Amino acid sequence: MQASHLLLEEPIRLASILESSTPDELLDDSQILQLQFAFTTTGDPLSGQDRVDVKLSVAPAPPRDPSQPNPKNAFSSMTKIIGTLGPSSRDVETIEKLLNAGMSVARFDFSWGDSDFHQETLDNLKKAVRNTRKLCAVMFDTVGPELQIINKGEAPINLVVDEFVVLTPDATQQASSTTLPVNYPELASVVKPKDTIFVGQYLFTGSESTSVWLEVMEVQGPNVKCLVKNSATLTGTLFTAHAAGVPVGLPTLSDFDKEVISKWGVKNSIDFISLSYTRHAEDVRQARLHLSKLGDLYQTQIFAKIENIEGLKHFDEILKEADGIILSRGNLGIDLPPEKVFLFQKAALHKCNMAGKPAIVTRVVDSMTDTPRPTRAEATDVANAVLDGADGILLGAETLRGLYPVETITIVQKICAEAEKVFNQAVFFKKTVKAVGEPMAHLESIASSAVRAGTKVRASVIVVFTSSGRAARLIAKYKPSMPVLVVVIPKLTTNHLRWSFTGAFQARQCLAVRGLFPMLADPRHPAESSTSTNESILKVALDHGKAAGIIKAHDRIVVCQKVGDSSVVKIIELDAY
Ligand SMILES: Nc1ncnc2c1ncn2[C@@H]1O[C@H](COP(=O)(O)OP(=O)(O)OP(=O)(O)O)[C@@H](O)[C@H]1O
Ligand SMILES: CC(=O)C(=O)O
Ligand SMILES: [K+]
Ligand SMILES: [Mg+2]
Repeated sequence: MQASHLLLEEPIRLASILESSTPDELLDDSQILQLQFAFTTTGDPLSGQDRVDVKLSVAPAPPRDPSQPNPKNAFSSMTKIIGTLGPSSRDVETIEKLLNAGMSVARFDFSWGDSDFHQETLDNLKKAVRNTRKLCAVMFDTVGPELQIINKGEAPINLVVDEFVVLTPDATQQASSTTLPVNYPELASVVKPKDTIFVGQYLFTGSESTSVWLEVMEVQGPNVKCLVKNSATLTGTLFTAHAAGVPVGLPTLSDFDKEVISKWGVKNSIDFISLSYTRHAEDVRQARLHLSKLGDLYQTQIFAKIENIEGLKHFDEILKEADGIILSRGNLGIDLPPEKVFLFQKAALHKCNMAGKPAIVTRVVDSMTDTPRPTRAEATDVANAVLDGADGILLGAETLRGLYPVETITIVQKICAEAEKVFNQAVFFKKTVKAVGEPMAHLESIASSAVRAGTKVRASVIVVFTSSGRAARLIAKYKPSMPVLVVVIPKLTTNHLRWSFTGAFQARQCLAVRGLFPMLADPRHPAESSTSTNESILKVALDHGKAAGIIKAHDRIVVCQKVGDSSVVKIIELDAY
């Protein structure tokens, strides 16, 4: 395809101009199609009767300074990085650094902090996105049935090995080295002597001296008397507790969570819910029902967090209902014997991969909370998660309260990129095709063909057009070794109350899927687009790829799009330019 064949100044016909759900912060000239519009309109734009003439012009790619390294940053690892934002990572400058280092999803964990606190952080994130022109999705993490101990006094609590401590549901009691008030009145009725209860600083990092193992000695009415198994000092205002293998009879989506989602979630168009302690498929269905009543949030994706044995037991049914899975190894590591954790990880990632649903792994470089480098074991673990098929890595304490949030993202990103180089795509592709079997659904056959063609012709990128994101996810399922530029074309929808465009959620949701790099076309561009419009858009996408340094002269590009009624895969070869 010659660049000169592309229509840069072609007037295109647009159906309507509407209120748009596209936040400014999505319009990013490094990741979003650069469309500059000059338009005129008359009449009722909703009717679709009146046409708007729009001139599409493409901003030229900035000239590259050869002394500077390739601006490949946005594409330097295919694996996605989710950072939990908090005290160490909430000013604009730090968030800008996190985005530049490769964070593509920001997680807001409501186990800690109130709506105002998180709102301030999110407002800063928006500024940082605007300044860096890097796209970032928002993940809301629920509290769910988490056992919490509030340390109102805030003084550090020393627990000494072989001494006793009582867990009590009496919230009026101060936390101390002999008493810990826990938020679950039924605890005494679900635990029994010899059970293990783990208590740690919020987002505990495992082996630190700030968490403690307790053994249940005796149930005393509503209280649970425990033996302290290791000396530790609990610091902070909030500790989380986990009773190993004990079913907790609290709802997965608490009233508090529902309230926050209805207000904070709606206000901020949350892209993902990270559903803590998902134990049954029904938990996901309930969350979905709640979202369906909340305006735009019917588009919010639900990532089920698997963090205990119950969730693990029902993994297959949960995977069917959820949009993605988070393997919450922090809590799960307490429920499972250590020697079983890797098995769970491999099996769960395999299942997610075969289902074509994103899988996120947590708790990878805990030691980076306090040190600028990971341990060898942690570094190897990150690489192994990539080789096992993870789509993303979720950082907790490291970015939330750690001393090195930026270094953490930088190093994790580098390890992922290195592991991707040796990921055996050919074997993975065959395995996936075999698992799907025949006959294959049409779109899946097109998607896998796109990946196959991309490999065979050594394409530098795959470009896919989509509205729902479905075609992009199907391509990602085959884990192509080249980046996938996802051109999200907004669609006009109505819920009988108002008209709006889809597209913004769908574009941002690609940011949790390995290999996908979304771009959002201007919502004024119609989904029912003509071939010539698509050519123009493709040209913009390719220019973007060139500017980002992932597409060069003479490269081959695979394009997946609809021509007329049929989905097609085409291979284009670029001329010198
Ligand atoms: N606006 C578009 N222009 C050209 N091709 C498109 C467009 N949107 C989707 N496609 C192509 O249509 C096929 C179906 O993809 P996908 O299901 O992701 O799209 P969609 O618009 O969400 O579809 P649907 O409305 O059928 O769910 C894929 O081959 C995809 O590349
Ligand atoms: C992130 C989290 O909740 C866990 O790893 O348990
Ligand atoms: K949480
Ligand atoms: Mg957890």
